[in-house]
Amino acid sequence: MRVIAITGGIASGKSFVTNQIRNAGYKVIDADLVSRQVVEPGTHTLEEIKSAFGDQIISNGVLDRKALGEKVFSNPALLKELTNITAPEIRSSIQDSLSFFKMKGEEVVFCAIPLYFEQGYDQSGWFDQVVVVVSDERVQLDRLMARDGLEEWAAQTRIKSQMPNAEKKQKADVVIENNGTEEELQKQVSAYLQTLKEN
Ligand SMILES: CC(C)(COP(=O)(O)OP(=O)(O)OC[C@H]1O[C@@H](n2cnc3c(N)ncnc32)[C@H](O)[C@@H]1O)[C@@H](O)C(=O)NCCC(=O)NCCS
Ligand SMILES: Nc1ncnc2c1ncn2[C@@H]1O[C@H](COP(=O)(O)OP(=O)(O)OP(=O)(O)O)[C@@H](O)[C@H]1O
Repeated sequence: MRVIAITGGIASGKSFVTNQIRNAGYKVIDADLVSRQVVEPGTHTLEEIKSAFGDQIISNGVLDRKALGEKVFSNPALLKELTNITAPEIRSSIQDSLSFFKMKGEEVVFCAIPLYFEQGYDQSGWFDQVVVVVSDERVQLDRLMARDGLEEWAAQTRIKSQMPNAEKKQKADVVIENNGTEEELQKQVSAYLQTLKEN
């Protein structure tokens, strides 16, 4: 089974790319989705988060992601504390999904992991290729502010909590530049999928 990682900075266009790949018929494991599953009500991860961050980040028994995001993205120490709680759970769920798809005989599986490099997935030995989706800093900032309704300083803080795009590009096997229209992005992804079929 070939396992391909898709990563890139916040609001770089990973979701758009992974949706297209899923629509093309490939299996996609989505770490952002997994990060929601591991904190569902009743999980010990949610209990750990509650102990660390207080009751205010729980609303009707459910994690208030907006409130927690506001706390952690403005404080690197708290972000680290949260990541230390969630990362092992996310990692083991991804590993289970990969084993499942391998057992099912899938030939190619994609895995969208925002923190692929930051969390050391590049050292895991699980991946055959890494695709990095990037956009120029201004484009990334504008898209993030528009999508999440953030002020510029808050969007900057989120971007700065991750490895710089330039460094990610250097480590990539395939780079998808997303500075143009959605149509242009779609064409690049189609061209990439074509090369995958041929190799
Ligand atoms: C802080 C939380 C509650 C904010 O939730 P929210 O729904 O607003 O955002 P969402 O989860 O959709 O993430 C949006 C983007 O933020 C960035 N991001 C998320 N977590 C982190 C982190 N720990 N460090 C840096 N960037 C992060 C990623 O680019 C991600 O794609 C949430 O992101 C979270 O629980 N993060 C910790 C889990 C984690 O490490 N996720 C990344 C999986 S590799
Ligand atoms: N080529 C494009 N043209 C216009 N808007 C775009 C383009 N690509 C992405 N966007 C918009 O930019 C925002 C970020 O894109 P998307 O949500 O796909 O990024 P992401 O990398 O999945 O984000 P995150 O890291 O937060 O999960 C979205 O609002 C999306 O609609």
